[in-house]
Amino acid sequence: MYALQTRSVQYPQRTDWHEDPWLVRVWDRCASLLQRWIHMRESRQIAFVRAVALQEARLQGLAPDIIQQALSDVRLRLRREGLQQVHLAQAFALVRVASQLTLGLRHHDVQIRGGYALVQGFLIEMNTGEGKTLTATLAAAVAALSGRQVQVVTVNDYLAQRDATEMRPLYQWLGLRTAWVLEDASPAERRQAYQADIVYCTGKTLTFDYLKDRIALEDRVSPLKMLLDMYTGRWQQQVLLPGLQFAIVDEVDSILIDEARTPLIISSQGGSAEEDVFYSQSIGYARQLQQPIHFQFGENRQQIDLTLAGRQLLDRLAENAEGLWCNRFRREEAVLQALSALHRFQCDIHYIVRDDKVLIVDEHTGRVMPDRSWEKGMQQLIEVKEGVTLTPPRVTLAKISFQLFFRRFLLLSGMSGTCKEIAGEISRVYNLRMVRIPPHRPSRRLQYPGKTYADAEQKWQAVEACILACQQRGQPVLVGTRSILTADIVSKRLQKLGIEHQLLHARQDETEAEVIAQAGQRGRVTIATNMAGRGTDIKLEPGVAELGGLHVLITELHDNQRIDRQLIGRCARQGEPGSWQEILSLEDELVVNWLPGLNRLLRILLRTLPDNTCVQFLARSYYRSAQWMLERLHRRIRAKLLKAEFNLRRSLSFTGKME
Ligand SMILES: Nc1ncnc2c1ncn2[C@@H]1O[C@H](COP(=O)(O)OP(=O)(O)OP(=O)(O)O)[C@@H](O)[C@H]1O
Repeated sequence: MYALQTRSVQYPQRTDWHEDPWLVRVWDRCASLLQRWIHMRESRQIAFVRAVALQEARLQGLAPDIIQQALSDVRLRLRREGLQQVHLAQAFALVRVASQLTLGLRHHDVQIRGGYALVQGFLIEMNTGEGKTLTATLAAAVAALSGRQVQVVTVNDYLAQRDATEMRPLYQWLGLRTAWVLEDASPAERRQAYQADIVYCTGKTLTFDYLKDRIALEDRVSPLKMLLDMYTGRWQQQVLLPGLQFAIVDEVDSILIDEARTPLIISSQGGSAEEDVFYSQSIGYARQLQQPIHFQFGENRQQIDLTLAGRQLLDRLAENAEGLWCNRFRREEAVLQALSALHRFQCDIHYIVRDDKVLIVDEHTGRVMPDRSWEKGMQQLIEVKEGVTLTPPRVTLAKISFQLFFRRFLLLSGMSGTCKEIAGEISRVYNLRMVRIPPHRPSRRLQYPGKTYADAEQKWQAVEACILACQQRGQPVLVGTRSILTADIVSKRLQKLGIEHQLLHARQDETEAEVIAQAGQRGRVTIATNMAGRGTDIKLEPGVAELGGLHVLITELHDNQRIDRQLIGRCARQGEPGSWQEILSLEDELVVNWLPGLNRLLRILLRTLPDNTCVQFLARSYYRSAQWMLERLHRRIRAKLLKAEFNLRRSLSFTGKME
């Protein structure tokens, strides 16, 4: 069907770095549309499901050794003849049988359809809670049986380890080796894990390991040099990944879109001690500037500008200074960056301080990223601000964005519950076409009427009332917040009211599994950041479904609608009952600085006519417009980054370098 280079090539991956000419792009689009029409038509999918069911029926009642023989046969044929339709159906049937025997879960027909799309390099949209983890096993196992090394990419380490551990018995039964790679694994552990047939890891881990390989290989990418390295043992000692053959990306919108805004950088220690003094001075000067006299924020607090008075004060402050401070451009740039460190980056929102270290909190997953730091001196500036020990400055060795990295896979597929709005961008950037997979059972998710309040205090009172009502009914409730800071605020308020609750955020990450395990129990209140947003599977205690299942309470909207929808997706999974509701205020982080005049007007209206449907509609639309503007801004940043990377690659190819 399509040719994949496999282990005979030392480091299989796509070899071109460049942006395709527009004619090629149009051709690729037409080809992928045609491919989707041929392979992914409803009738074709249904025919495939029938073929799998037929093969499965043939396996029923057979002795274990005969099933094992069938497995060996299909493995051989897949290796020899590739992923042919006829072999696929038999292989899928074997994986289904293996799953039932080992996990007690039989793939639903819709999951067979999902797996069929994945193994052919499509992006599938399956509702949250429909069982994408199990769906991925079909494509991963079949590709691995055919000799490809597969990487299943998840959004965080917790999910990588959880999914690999839970699915391992199924793969083991099929004779496939499974492993997972965590962020803090040693190079030897990583190298060993990547040798497995199916590896679970995060996008960041995989991309960083690829960058490390590029640094290790330097110019030794020609087949001859690679072969030489293999015989001399240099290859085995240095290279981590087996190449980029087939990746299945879970939560594709988070990894390929949201996280694609920031390039991943490998750096080494560099810079000098004088830089520490420079950072302290920058923060010192920045602390003397006042808003709005000396500096002002741009739209959405994304940018800071000095006013004339600010520039003049800075000139006076730096009058007797030396070195870089004598250069006006440099000093203004340094102070602007220090102002960002002071006012844009906030403790318990963007980072936490733990053990004399500033640790970044991932805005998409709500998790701490222990080995990451901001670039261009921002890390040191924030460390000066927080009064912790300064980490030595670093210099960039290699850098790549997800957009460029994931295009390098020979075969790529993905899945998510929330990707229809970004399907166009994914198709443009990664040439991945979306296929919608229907739910196994109709959804029983209820939406309760939401409400927007003029100020935060009113909102929190309404949130408390809602939590109390749920608790009295015995219904578990998951309260979604945007940051650790807000989660702590809610927690303190509940403590005052004597409401027992659990916290799930980056400061409590060691109790994550325990908190999730209890979140579906009768009367349980869980306050969470984005950490509960993706992949989290909250199982309901017996009897809770009769009380209405889990209730998700959204107390603030995020930078994009998809993150909110993911949080909503924690309830009413697999056809169970569940409900959700939004309680917002116009003092929320997303809108507080958005069109300030309109914000003030709407707040007056909300105070005078809080229950008026029209006013509520206007407030909700205003909130959505802020979200929409941010989504647009982020889309532009991604497009700019990809363009810049293509240009960089083009100029490097002239000088003969790789990164
Ligand atoms: N075929 C099946 N039979 C029975 N239960 C299943 C089946 N497939 C999945 N499940 C169960 O459904 C629940 C949800 O699965 P999973 O977490 O993989 O969903 P998901 O689609 O990845 O959700 P999200 O989009 O939130 O990550 C799990 O408890 C899983 O065991």
